[in-house]
Amino acid sequence: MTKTKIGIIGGSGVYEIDGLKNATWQNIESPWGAPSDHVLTGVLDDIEMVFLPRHGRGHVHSPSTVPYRANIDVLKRIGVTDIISVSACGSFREDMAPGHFVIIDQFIDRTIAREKSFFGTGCVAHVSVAHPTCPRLGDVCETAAKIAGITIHKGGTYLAMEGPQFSTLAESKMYRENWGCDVIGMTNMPEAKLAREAEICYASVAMITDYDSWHPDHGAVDINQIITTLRGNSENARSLIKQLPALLDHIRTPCPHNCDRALDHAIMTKPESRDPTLVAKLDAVAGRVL
Ligand SMILES: CSC[C@H]1O[C@H](OP(=O)(O)O)[C@H](O)[C@@H]1O
Ligand SMILES: Nc1ncnc2[nH]cnc12
Repeated sequence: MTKTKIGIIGGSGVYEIDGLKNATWQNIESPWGAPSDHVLTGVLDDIEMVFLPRHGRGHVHSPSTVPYRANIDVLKRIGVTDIISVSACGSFREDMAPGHFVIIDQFIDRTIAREKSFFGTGCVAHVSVAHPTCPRLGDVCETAAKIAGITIHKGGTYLAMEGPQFSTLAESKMYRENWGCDVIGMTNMPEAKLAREAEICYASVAMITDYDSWHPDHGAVDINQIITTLRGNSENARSLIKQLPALLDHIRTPCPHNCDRALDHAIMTKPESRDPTLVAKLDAVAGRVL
């Protein structure tokens, strides 16, 4: 019997969550290095919650230097079954306006300077990310957002860029007009891929702060305007989180989309050819199949 334990990864503007019983900041060590920060653990209406600020309290890590592997590893290590990522993003669609939230279901990964896998030389694995987010968890987030009175769009493609600079006008137009992307951000990749490797259900709630640079009436991205919109979005994210416990099963049933069995048949390296040092580091992430 596995208890549901929700991990919240808070993006820009979301550095803590409130209402947790027995709230404690805990230092969890990882063989993948130091995570972004300590994790805030506690109980929200009988559901165990673990919160991790993606950029660290005080916003220390840039999108390229967020320790994505350590973050996912510590969440797995502490028993998180489902991760909800809340992230700021720009919009490529008129009808997805600043202040609206989007439940992401696809990504285009344009990041280039990040470690993207727990696996590698000495233990090679290939998981599917054809459907990189968990529909069951996404449905829960959608319902929670509706109850909280947030304008929510179900389904959207998130362009993950390296940053930290925002896009050029030509890039913004290409992502929107030629690639059919809906929103843009800098952090959900490789986070979603790593969650899949760690067999944790992952849902992404993208909170729109701006229209990137394509919109003729809005001009270039303005960080001051983003920060103002972020404040309201952050309040809404907290309201959404408060609705979650009532919508979740306390005892976890297997994911109907197989997120929690992603490593079945994924590891290619024969047991006798595996690197013991790497295998040891994979104890939390892949212990189920190693
Ligand atoms: C504050 S604007 C740019 C910054 O915000 C987003 O971060 P996160 O995804 O962690 O909310 C975006 O990806 C950029 O890192
Ligand atoms: N326009 C944008 N591009 C990339 N990341 C963002 N985060 C918030 N707005 C963004």
